[in-house]
Amino acid sequence: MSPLIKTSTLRVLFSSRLPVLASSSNNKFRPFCYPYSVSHKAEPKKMAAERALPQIFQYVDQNVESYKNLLKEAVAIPSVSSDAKHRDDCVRMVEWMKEKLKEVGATTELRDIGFQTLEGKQVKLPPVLVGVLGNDTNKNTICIYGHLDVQPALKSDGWASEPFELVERDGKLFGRGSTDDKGPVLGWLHAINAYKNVGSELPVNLKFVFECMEESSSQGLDELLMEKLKPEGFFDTVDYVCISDNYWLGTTKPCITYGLRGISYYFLEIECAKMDLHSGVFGGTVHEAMSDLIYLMDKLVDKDGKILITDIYKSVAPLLETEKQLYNTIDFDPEAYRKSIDAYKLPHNAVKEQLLMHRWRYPSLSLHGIEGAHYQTGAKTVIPGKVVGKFSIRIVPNQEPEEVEKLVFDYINKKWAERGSPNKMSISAQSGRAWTEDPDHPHYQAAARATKLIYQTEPDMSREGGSIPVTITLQEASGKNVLLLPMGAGDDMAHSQNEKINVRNYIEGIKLFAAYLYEVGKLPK
Ligand SMILES: NCC(=O)N[C@@H](Cc1c[nH]cn1)C(=O)O
Ligand SMILES: [Zn+2]
Ligand SMILES: [Zn+2]
Repeated sequence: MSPLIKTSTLRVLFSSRLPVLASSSNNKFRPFCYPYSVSHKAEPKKMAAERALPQIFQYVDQNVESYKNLLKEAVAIPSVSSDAKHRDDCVRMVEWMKEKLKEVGATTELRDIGFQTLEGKQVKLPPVLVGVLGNDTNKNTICIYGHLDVQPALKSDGWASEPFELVERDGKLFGRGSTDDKGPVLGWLHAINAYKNVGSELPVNLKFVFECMEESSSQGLDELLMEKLKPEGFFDTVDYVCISDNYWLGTTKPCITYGLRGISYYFLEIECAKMDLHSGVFGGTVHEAMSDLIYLMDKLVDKDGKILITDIYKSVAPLLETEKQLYNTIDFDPEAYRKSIDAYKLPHNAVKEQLLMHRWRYPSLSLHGIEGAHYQTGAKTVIPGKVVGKFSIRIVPNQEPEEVEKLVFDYINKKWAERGSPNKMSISAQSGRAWTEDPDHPHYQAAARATKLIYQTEPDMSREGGSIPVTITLQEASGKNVLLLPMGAGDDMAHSQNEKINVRNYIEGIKLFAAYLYEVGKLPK
C-alpha cells in the first residue's frame, strides 16, 4: 500500500467485511507492527493510536502505585446494594465515579431510576451514571457497562483482613469489589487516562453506563435503558458494547466471554408467630416456621445437584453436536479447579466437558441462606417467628424467567399443600435473562488480537455461569455485538471471603483495555 494513500481510499479498503487484520493472522503475531504502511499525515488519528500503544504500556507500568491507590479509595466505599443501611454509600460511590469520569474528559449525568421496596420500606435507588467521551463520526463508538455496587462482606465471615480496606499480599489486592467490579471499572478510566497522558487521541468514542444495583438484580436499569436512553437516541451511535465483569476460567489463560446464565432469585417467607419465641416456653406448642422452611427447601434439589422442580429442564436448549465439540478445546483443569476452592470432590465424575456444561449451559439451583434464623455463635434457644429462605436458579438459553418463576411457584404451592401447615407462606422472585452472542464477530476478533498482544496467547472463547442481567438488555437496546472482556482470574473469589484481584491482572488488564480500544478503533465504521 502506498505510504501516501488517502483516508478516503483507506476507508474503502476497511469497509470490505473481511477481518481488518486478516493479513496478520498467518504470520507470527508482531505486537506493534501496523499491517498498513500509511504515513502519519494521511491517517493521523489511527497512526497516533498505533504509535501510542508502546508508550501507553510503559506509562501504565510507571503508574502502578497510583492505580492501586485509586482502587483502595473505591473499595473503601462500602457500596452494598442489597442493604438499605448502605444506600448512601451506593450514592456516594456513583458520585465518586462521576468525578473520576469527568476528570478524564467525559460529560456525565446522574439518571434517577426511582424507588424499590427494601426491608418493607420504599427506598430510593442509587442513580445510574451515564457518560459520553468523544463524538467523532469517523470513529467507532463503544458503550462500556460496569457496576459500582458490591456484595455484602464482614470480617467475621472469615476474611483475613478488613473487606473494605484494600490490602496487598503476595501480589494480590484483597478487598470487596477489587475484582467484582471496581477493579475492571477503574481499568477503563486508567486506559483512557494513559492515552491522554502520552498525548494520544482516543481511537474510539466511548459511552458509559455505570450502575450501583447489579448485585441486586439491576433494579430500575432496564427501564432507564429501554424507556429513556434508547428513545433519547443514546444507542444510535453505539457500534459495540463491552463489559468487563467476569473472570478467566482458570488462573493463567485469558478468555473472552460470549454467554452468561440468567438468574431467578427467590424469597420464600414463612411466618408462624408475630415475634420470636423461647423454645423452652413455647417449644412443642407451635408449628415452627423454620421446620416448614427446611421441609420446602429440601424439596428443591437432590444431592447430585439435580433440580427437582417439575418440568424445569423441559425448555433447556438442546445440546447440538457443534456445540459439544467446542468444550473439547477449552483449557480447563478439573483438579486445579477443585484445589482452588478446596472442594472435597467434584460432581459429574470431574469430567471437564460435563463440569463446563453444568456451569454454562444447564440450570443449577443454589440455597443461599435463611433470614431471621439464628446464625451467631452460642446456643440461643429461639424459635424464629418469621424466616425467609433464599435460593436461586441460574437459568440458561431458551428458559424465560416468567416460565421458570411459574414452575417454581406451582411446585412450592404443591409442596406446601402436601405439608399441610397452618402457617403463612409467600414466595416472590427477581429474575434476569440468560445471554449469548456470536463469538465469530469481528468485535471478538479485535478483542482476541488485543488479548494476544498483552498475554502472548490466543484467548479461549468461553461462557460464564454467573449473570449480568443487563447484558441482554444492552444487546437489544443497541442491536449491536456485545462482548465480555474479563480482567480478573478464575480464583479471584468474587462474592466470597477474601475477594482479590492479582496486581498482574489489574495492570495487564489496563493495557488490555487500551489495546482493545485501539483494535476496535481499527474496525470498519
Ligand atoms: N459479576 C457479575 C455478578 O456477580 N452478578 C451477580 C448478579 C446477581 C446477584 N444477585 C442477583 N443477581 C451474580 O450473582 O451472578
Ligand atoms: Zn458480583
Ligand atoms: Zn459483577
